[in-house]
Amino acid sequence: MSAHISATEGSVLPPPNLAIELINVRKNFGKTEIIRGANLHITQGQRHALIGPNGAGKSTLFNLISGRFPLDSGDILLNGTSIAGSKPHQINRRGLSRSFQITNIFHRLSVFENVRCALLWSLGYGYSFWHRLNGLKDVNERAEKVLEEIGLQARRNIEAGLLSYAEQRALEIGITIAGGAEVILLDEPTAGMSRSEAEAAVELIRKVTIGKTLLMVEHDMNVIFDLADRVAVLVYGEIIACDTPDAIRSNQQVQQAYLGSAAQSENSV
Ligand SMILES: Nc1ncnc2c1ncn2[C@@H]1O[C@H](COP(=O)(O)OP(=O)(O)OP(=O)(O)O)[C@@H](O)[C@H]1O
Repeated sequence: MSAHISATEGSVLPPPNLAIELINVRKNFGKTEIIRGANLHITQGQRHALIGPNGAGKSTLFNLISGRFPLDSGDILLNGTSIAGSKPHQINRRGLSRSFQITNIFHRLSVFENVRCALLWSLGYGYSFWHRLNGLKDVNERAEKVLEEIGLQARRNIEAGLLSYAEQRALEIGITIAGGAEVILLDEPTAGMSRSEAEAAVELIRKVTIGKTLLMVEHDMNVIFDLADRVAVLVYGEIIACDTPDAIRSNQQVQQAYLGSAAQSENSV
């Protein structure tokens, strides 16, 4: 990456430390191009929202970054090193963790066991091994700390399937952060929530991502303005803009891209 010239003539700033770099990323499903040369730079420690019309390719991009889908071409760097071709667990162990649009918890396990299971997976232990690890003190302590962070300590012993929807989403965030990843991907963390639930979720996400890098797919402008330092706009598989929330809201090209999206609600983009 090249150094860039600052506004003060003559002084050269060092390049920012990038947590995630997408370089001309392409992905086809069959003959259909879904991601069409996406480029994106996410600075370490920033919170980014990824927005775009339905079907723009947001989940696909998450699947590419987290290693669930292989790239067709281009490159993805995590903290400066290519992760193209790496498996999801390898990428996780290099410090990137993601949540899913559909909740990804084990409904029959207790809330505590869900967090502990995620923690052990991120440490490289299989589920069967985890059964024999009830006494693993550090892991249990870390799991308790995560429960405290997500406000579910009082619910630790109940089956996760019995939690309310908002609590399940909080547990999913706990599962995502359990391993201590520095780069967090959240897919629509406030989808389906009431306004007050979404506000609580924003506070939780803010708290658990302090000092970390966050990339989240989000539609709710209230959430985006509350939480995001930058907003990246994906339209037909290309990032057409990446800027502050204010700049994105007044960006003509972004506005045009959303015209005709009649299904979008008043508070959504
Ligand atoms: N595994 C797959 N096989 C074939 N096509 C797929 C696959 N996954 C996604 N697609 C297609 O890729 C396109 C982009 O889908 P994707 O889910 O990434 O969009 P999105 O921006 O996340 O949409 P939404 O906001 O509705 O969740 C869609 O046309 C979808 O049908």
